[in-house]
Amino acid sequence: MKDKTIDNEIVIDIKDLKKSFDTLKVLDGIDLTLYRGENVAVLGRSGTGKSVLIKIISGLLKPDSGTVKVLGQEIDKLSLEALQELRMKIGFSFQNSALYDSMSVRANLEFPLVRNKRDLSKSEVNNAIEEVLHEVGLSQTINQMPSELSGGQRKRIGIARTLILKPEIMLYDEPTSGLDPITSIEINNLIVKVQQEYKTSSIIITHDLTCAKNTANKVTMLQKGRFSEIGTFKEVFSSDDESLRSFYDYNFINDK
Ligand SMILES: Nc1ncnc2c1ncn2[C@@H]1O[C@H](COP(=O)(O)OP(=O)(O)OP(=O)(O)O)[C@@H](O)[C@H]1O
Repeated sequence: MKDKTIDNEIVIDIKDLKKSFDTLKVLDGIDLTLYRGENVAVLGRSGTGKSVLIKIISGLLKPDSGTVKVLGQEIDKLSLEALQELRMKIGFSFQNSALYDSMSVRANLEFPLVRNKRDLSKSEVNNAIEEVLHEVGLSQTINQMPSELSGGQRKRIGIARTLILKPEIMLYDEPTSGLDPITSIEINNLIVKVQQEYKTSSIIITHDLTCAKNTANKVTMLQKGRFSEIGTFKEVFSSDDESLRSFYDYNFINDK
């Protein structure tokens, strides 16, 4: 999460984004600018619309109004083909890791590569698998099945499977949910390592303040369809805003 990795090229640009489901206003005027090399954490309580935001950024849901540009392209104006091409540049880390349980770790990593980059030789595929496994510190698991891995290891393999396509943007949906504090720290460290070594820009959706504090250059909180101020962890949580304060206090962080 070093600021010196950030440059001034905008990779995600969201302006006045609104999205409702029937009478439920979920996003009610969201603005966000994500720069290349930057990590932004979006905090928020359950049901505030964090997943809806990720789905709109990745083109799975259409906004009602506003603009969402990803790598310079307005996402809801793209043809299916162009959207698929753009999605190749975005890595998703899902809450449940989304590994194929019937495939070994090697096969899980090979699958996206072979499907998306058909011209790679066998040795290039093997090298790519070994490289990402090494990056996530799990080289020894190559022949194991997902069911033999811990929750934290599954999460890391999920991240490795995304990294193998060398994404420019990473979208992390609750990267530490369901993990113990020590394993959560390992995942937070991996998110920062990915940012530094792969020069990714990331949006990290979380309700874990420690995760936001340790992985993100900037944080914001989604509440009632809008973002609070976007700033450093310290700036945002020094605010007098009552709901920010209570979210902070509830998370029992004492070393602001
Ligand atoms: N496709 C949909 N149709 C109707 N309502 C939806 C749809 N998707 C999300 N919602 C509603 O939008 C609101 C926000 O949902 P969302 O999944 O984005 O919350 P979240 O902040 O990600 O919550 P959590 O932290 O629990 O995952 C919820 O009230 C949800 O029921």
